[in-house]
Formats: sequence, structure tokens, C-alpha cells
Amino acid sequence: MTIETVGVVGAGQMGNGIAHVLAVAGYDVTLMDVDAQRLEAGLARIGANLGRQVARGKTSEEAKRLALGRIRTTVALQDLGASDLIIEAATERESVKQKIFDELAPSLKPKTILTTNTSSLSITRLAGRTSRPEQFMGLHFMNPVPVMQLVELIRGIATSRETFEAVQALVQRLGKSAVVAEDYPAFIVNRILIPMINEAIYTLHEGVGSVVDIDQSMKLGANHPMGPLELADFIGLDTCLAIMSVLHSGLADTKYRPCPLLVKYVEAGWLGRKVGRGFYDYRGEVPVPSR
Ligand SMILES: CC(=O)CC(=O)SCCNC(=O)CCNC(=O)[C@H](O)C(C)(C)COP(=O)(O)OP(=O)(O)OC[C@H]1O[C@@H](n2cnc3c(N)ncnc32)[C@H](O)[C@@H]1OP(=O)(O)O
Ligand SMILES: NC(=O)C1=CN([C@@H]2O[C@H](COP(=O)(O)OP(=O)(O)OC[C@H]3O[C@@H](n4cnc5c(N)ncnc54)[C@H](OP(=O)(O)O)[C@@H]3O)[C@@H](O)[C@H]2O)C=CC1
Repeated sequence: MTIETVGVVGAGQMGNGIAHVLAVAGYDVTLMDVDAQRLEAGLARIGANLGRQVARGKTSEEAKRLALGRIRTTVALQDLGASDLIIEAATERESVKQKIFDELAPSLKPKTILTTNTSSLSITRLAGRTSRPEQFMGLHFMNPVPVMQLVELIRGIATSRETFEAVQALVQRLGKSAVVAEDYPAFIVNRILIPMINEAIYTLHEGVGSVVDIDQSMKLGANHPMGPLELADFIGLDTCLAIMSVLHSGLADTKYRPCPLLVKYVEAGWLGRKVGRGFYDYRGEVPVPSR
């Protein structure tokens, strides 16, 4: 099956990045969010990121105009029904994702493929709730989507070959590289990355180093482009906690216990860059540690 039209659910940092790369590759995109302001902010972000690419000579004004012209927005989930492919990129909570797939079901074309950008949740379980588990799989982009080369492809137990090949072809058309991960908690990248971030938070919690020194250590000592606390803020602390919790419950091993300090930050609503405060406070001219 050939994919030409794509519905993206959730206009947060991942949803807008996914809509951006799809539109640049020539797909017609409908971006949906429950919050109209999020849609406006998402479109503004796509325009700004494309503008930056124009300024750096990576694309032209004309290509930017065409890409923006391929993105429609809506707050009504049923407006995605005519799409060939759905990419669900809403909040990392299983009940939220289940409800989205339940509500989408009546308006979908028989051939529509369903995918989720989940960072950690079971593809087989999400697929099993739908009436089309053969046409369901994990399609996991990395943040920031316009920059990161990798996409993880995850089959559920029932995913058909046709579904997998159609989604694989889309990733190719986006110019990204795919790896295949088995359907285990957090797949490959986050199975490795998020426990590292959690360990950095324990390192802070136990007073081994300060926020700045922990980040500096991993940037200058291990050549990471961002320190782990800066990266946690970039991903979103709610998302990091959700992934650690899935690892902890899914693999039943205490080594995945979410750091209590991470839990506290999420309870405080300090979710990272997207809300202006996490391990760093972003509300001033330059980020400074929150405490
Ligand atoms: C949680 C999950 O489920 C999975 C995940 O995604 S885990 C997170 C994975 N991501 C990472 O690990 C990111 C680590 N950080 C980095 O790689 C880099 O810091 C970075 C690419 C984000 C920024 O790099 P930098 O050198 O500091 O910034 P800068 O030189 O300004 O930008 C580099 C490029 O990124 C683009 N960019 C930077 N931030 C961006 C953003 N938020 N959105 C879109 N584009 C962005 C810039 O436009 C620039 O593009 P061009 O080269 O095409 O001009
Ligand atoms: N952040 C990251 O680095 C990465 C995240 N992911 C995954 O991508 C998904 C999205 O993450 P991210 O973009 O960071 O999260 P954000 O919090 O930035 O965005 C999530 C968006 O989904 C919206 N939303 C919530 N419920 C619904 C619903 N029922 N219908 C439509 N939209 C809804 C939220 O609206 P509101 O705020 O109003 O609730 C918000 O706009 C998650 O599954 C996450 O694990 C994958 C790779 C990397």
C-alpha cells in the first residue's frame, strides 16, 4: 500500500516535528490536538524551524511555503479518518493512547495503517485493543525530529508484512534511517538512554555532583552533545518518568526504579524545557539550575 496522506495526533514537540518532516517530504498532513492553542504553537514552531533551515541555506523559501501549505490542523479526531496512515504522538500515557485509537476507529478507512510514536509502551497491547492489529505498529521518531536521523520500527505480534513494508518505505522517503526493535519495554534507544538519565538524576540526588558538573562531565568527558540533565529537560521529565515506570514494571527489576528526585520534579510540574523549568530554569536569558 502507498501512503500519501498522514494524520498526526498530538501537536506537542514530537507531533510538530513529525508533521514538519512529512510535509517537507511531500505528504499531505492533518495535525490534530485537543488544544487549539497547541496547534497554533505547533504550526508556529514548524514555520520557525523551516525558517531556520532557509536561513542556513538548507531549503528554499518556496519549499518552506509548499511544506506549510501541506499541513492542515484540526481539533476533531474524525478529520483524520481519510488518512492512509495515522501517527499517534500524544502524551505518553497508555489510557490516553487507547482512547485515541478507540475514538478514531469508526471514521477510519479499512486500509488505514495505525502507528504510535510511543517511547516505551507495548505495541502488541495497544494493537490488541484495536480491530486491526495487523495494520498497527510502532514508529518511533527521535527528538528533535527534523534533525535526528534515526527511527525505530517496532512490530506488534500481529503486525503484517504489508504494514511493515509500507511504513518502512515512508521512513525511507523521509530520508531517515530505520532500525528494527523487538516489542519489549522502551525498545532499544530508551532502554539504554533513559536509565542513563535516571542514573544522572540519582547522582544529583545523592549529592555526587551539581547539575552543572554532571552535565559538564558527560559533555566534556563522554562527548555527549547535551548533558543528561539538559537532555532530560529537553525530552520532558514527565516523559522520562513514564518511560522509567514502564521499564520498572515491565521488566520487574529494581535497577529501573525511577529516582525519587525525578518523581518530585514531575509532581512539582517542573517538566523541563516545554514548561520553562526542569533541572534548569529557562525563563531568564540563559538557563540556570532550578535549585
Ligand atoms: C525520549 C525518546 O523517546 C527518544 C528520544 O528522542 S531521546 C532524545 C534523542 N535526542 C538527543 O539525544 C539530542 C541530543 N542533542 C543534540 O543532538 C544536539 O544538542 C541538537 C541537535 C539538539 C542541537 O545541536 P546544536 O549543535 O547544539 O544546535 P544547533 O547548531 O543550533 O543546531 C543544529 C541543527 O539542529 C537544528 N535544531 C536544533 N534544535 C532544534 C529543534 N528543537 N527542533 C528542530 N531543529 C532543531 C538546527 O536548526 C540545526 O539544523 P541545521 O544543521 O540543519 O542548520
Ligand atoms: N519528548 C521526546 O523526546 C520524545 C517523545 N516521544 C513520544 O512522543 C509522544 C509525545 O511526546 P511529546 O511530543 O514529547 O509530548 P508533549 O507533552 O510535548 O505533547 C503531547 C501533546 O499531545 C496532546 N494530547 C494529549 N491528549 C491528547 C488527545 N487525547 N488527543 C490529541 N492530543 C492529545 C497534548 O495536549 P495537552 O498538553 O493539552 O494535554 C500535547 O499537545 C509520547 O508518546 C512520547 O513518549 C517519542 C520520542 C521522543
